[in-house]
Amino acid sequence: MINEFPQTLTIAGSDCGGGAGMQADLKTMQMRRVFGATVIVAITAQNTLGVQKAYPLTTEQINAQFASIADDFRIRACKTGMLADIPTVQIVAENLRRYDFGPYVLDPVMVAKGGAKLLADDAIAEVKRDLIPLCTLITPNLPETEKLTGIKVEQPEQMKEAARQLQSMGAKNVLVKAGHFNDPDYATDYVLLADQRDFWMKAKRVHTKRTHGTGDTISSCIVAELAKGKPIEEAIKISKQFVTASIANTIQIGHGHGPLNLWAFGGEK
Ligand SMILES: Nc1ncnc2c1ncn2[C@@H]1O[C@H](COP(=O)(O)OP(=O)(O)OP(=O)(O)O)[C@@H](O)[C@H]1O
Ligand SMILES: Cc1ncc(CO)c(N)n1
Repeated sequence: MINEFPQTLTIAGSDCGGGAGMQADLKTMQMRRVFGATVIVAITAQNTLGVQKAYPLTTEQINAQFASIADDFRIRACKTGMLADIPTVQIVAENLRRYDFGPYVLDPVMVAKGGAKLLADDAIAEVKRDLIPLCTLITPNLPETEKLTGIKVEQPEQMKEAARQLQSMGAKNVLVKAGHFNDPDYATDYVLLADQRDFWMKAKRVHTKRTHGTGDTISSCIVAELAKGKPIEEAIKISKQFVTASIANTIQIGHGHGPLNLWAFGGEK
């Protein structure tokens, strides 16, 4: 039957270096055996050393891509990544309200590993108002958590407090990622589900600077699992294992924050 195969959509920026952004999303989706489509909202000239240039696309260019996807595919789960600026956040929110793309994972990307801004500061309020109430799951890292909630996260207890606040802002489920936490031994993420159950996901911290695209990878893996019909708790747990294996089994590409080894965890038939 047409459109029976699980299809996913990433609405994100392009990383020509292939390690983050929509490229990391597509590669992860491919590994998890779902079909990946893209709405590109910005093009970056980027490598493992940093972001050299960023060019947002126009509202018209973004709208045209959404219409093409909606006219032909049956998207079962989607995500947003880099959203650049206020007009982009607004047009993406409008399209997410217009079309049903299934569960929506909001990765509130703000700053690249090298320090480049991928979201204008004045667009953060827009993300809070327009996108958080639409999302099934939000997946902020610690600096993003602090910007969205105003809570300074120095202790695990503050990750919980921030997650509760993100829920009160409209996010149904919350995954607070701990890549930036100052624990030298473990990377321990916190999950608060819509039904108020919560849990920690602990993995050995890998001492490497080859962590370009970790956030994109975990969120797109969750999207893939949701598209296949996995319950959200299971989707999040598998994705933590997927990203941990991808970080732990380094591949030597580029001179800086190198990309992950997305083959490491393996796919699924
Ligand atoms: N050095 C590490 N060792 C093990 N796990 C890590 C490491 N760094 C990050 N992680 C894990 O990777 C996932 C992504 O978290 P992180 O906080 O790095 O996201 P991010 O900052 O949004 O990433 P990016 O901006 O590069 O896409 C989380 O599950 C986190 O615990
Ligand atoms: C385009 C793009 N999206 C997201 C990130 C964050 O990993 C990045 N570095 N580049």
